[in-house]
Amino acid sequence: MVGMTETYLSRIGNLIRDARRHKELTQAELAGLLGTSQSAIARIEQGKQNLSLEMLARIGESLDSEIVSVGSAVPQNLRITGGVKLSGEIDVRTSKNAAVALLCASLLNKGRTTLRNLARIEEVNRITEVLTSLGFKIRWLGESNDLEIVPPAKIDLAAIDEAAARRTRTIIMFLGPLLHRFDNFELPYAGGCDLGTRTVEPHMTALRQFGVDVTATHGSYHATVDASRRPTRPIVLTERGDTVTENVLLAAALHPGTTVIRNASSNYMVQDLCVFLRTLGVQIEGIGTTTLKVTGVEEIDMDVEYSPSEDPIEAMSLLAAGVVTGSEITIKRVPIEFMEIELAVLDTMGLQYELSEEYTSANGFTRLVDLRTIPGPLKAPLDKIHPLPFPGLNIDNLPFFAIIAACAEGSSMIHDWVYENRAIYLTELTTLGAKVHLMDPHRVMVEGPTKWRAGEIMCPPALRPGVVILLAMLAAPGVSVLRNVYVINRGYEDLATRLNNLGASIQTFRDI
Ligand SMILES: CC(=O)N[C@H]1[C@@H](OP(=O)(O)OP(=O)(O)OC[C@H]2O[C@@H](n3ccc(=O)[nH]c3=O)[C@H](O)[C@@H]2O)O[C@H](CO)[C@@H](O)[C@@H]1O
Ligand SMILES: C=C(OP(=O)(O)O)C(=O)O
Repeated sequence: MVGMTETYLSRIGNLIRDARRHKELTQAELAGLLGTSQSAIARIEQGKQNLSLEMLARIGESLDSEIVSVGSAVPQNLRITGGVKLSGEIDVRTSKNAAVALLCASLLNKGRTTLRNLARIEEVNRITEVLTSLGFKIRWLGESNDLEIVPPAKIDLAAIDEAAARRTRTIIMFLGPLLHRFDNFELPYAGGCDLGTRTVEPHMTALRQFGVDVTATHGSYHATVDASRRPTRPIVLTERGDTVTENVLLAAALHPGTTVIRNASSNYMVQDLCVFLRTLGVQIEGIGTTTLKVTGVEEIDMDVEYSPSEDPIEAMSLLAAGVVTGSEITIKRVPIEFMEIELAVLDTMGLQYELSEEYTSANGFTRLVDLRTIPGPLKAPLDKIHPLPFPGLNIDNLPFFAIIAACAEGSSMIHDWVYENRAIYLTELTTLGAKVHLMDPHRVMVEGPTKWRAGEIMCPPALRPGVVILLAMLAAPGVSVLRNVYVINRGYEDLATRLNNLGASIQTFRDI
């Protein structure tokens, strides 16, 4: 190993020396740019100095040369010193799931779309990459979290960044907007978290009424569109899914007639999308219900801004962080409508908390509160905990109940009927001392309370289970390591730093 590191360091040293000479800088001049000494540069170039990735990145910047690429190919890991109480306040960021819907909705607009206060997360990066490859001009406005999207005169689908597209499931929501632009097109298969098979059939069935026929071969969807076919009767969704509802909304937005969607999801991201579409001039009745009546427009060409609402799943994650570490923290900007059932279940488990008065999110629509956690003993609920489409306990919040159940006295049954694979990942918590028994692929029995212990775990390829493990590591005294956390970064902005601001001790590092 020592030998390998030496070779590696001297190879990097040579690269730095060559790049420096190419820029016609002396060692002293480069040292000046980096605020270090000439002798340090000499050691680096000889491969005799250990280098942090941050230093490498700074050297690369000074020399206008990426010495080593530290893109997503190099996994990011977290080292967590746990068993520390958290304190203070944290804001819930805006939601990943509204962000992806709004990014897809920007495909409808020929004008400029500015999305305010978007979470800077990998999922947003992937869709931004895809849109950029299609010809969109996209930029973050300065240091802010505001994203400006300017469409091209003509979308170049042949140039699509397939690698980025395949890393997200969201690509499926391009079908709704694109069916108005093309008679015939291809999209790469939807990817995303590995939660087992996730059907796209409901999307295909619903969009058929808009004249779309899709065949799937060789990793691509091939869509043909018969523009003379438009909905003549209500579109009844076969399941109350969030993205399928959004896909139909996106299709209906550019259909000048009226589309009725039945068994629509009324979940938070759908509500956000509806409010946004309204600002684009689309009429929508029934927001927050399971019947949406949409009257679209021929064309959308306006400069528009929108601020999506706060993420209820992040709110739940932060609440779980407070519970598992036995801490008093204040979680600000909690979208309360989408946490009520979760809190009602937690009430039965004996959770104590305080809620502030309500106030309104920047979208002018969603109701927010601040929530203060109050540490205390918890007990297992008498009934199983299971999710339902909204209004029900949110499907993505379910994994957080596993870790809260692990802190409670008694046995809790967690039933994840939705995903084929997700409950299985919860058994990773046993490495950290939890008693999690897999009854079948969908049900785990959790016995608490847990005496957490530190451990080293490869992050499961699924967002929420990944975060659940991270939170357990916060509770476990000692040093834990969570490897390859791309999936967490897919949905949470800078979670480590933000938890550190509450007193956690999480270091980010990479293996190279
Ligand atoms: C970008 C985005 O918004 N993603 C969310 C969205 O994904 P999305 O809308 O893509 O969810 P899926 O279509 O994959 O649905 C999730 C699973 O639930 C099943 N199902 C869903 C509804 C229903 O009434 N009956 C039923 O059986 C589906 O068959 C599937 O197995 O919804 C999921 C379920 O809330 C969330 O986990 C995702 O975070
Ligand atoms: C499953 C999730 O998201 P996605 O639909 O983006 O895979 C999630 O947010 O937990």
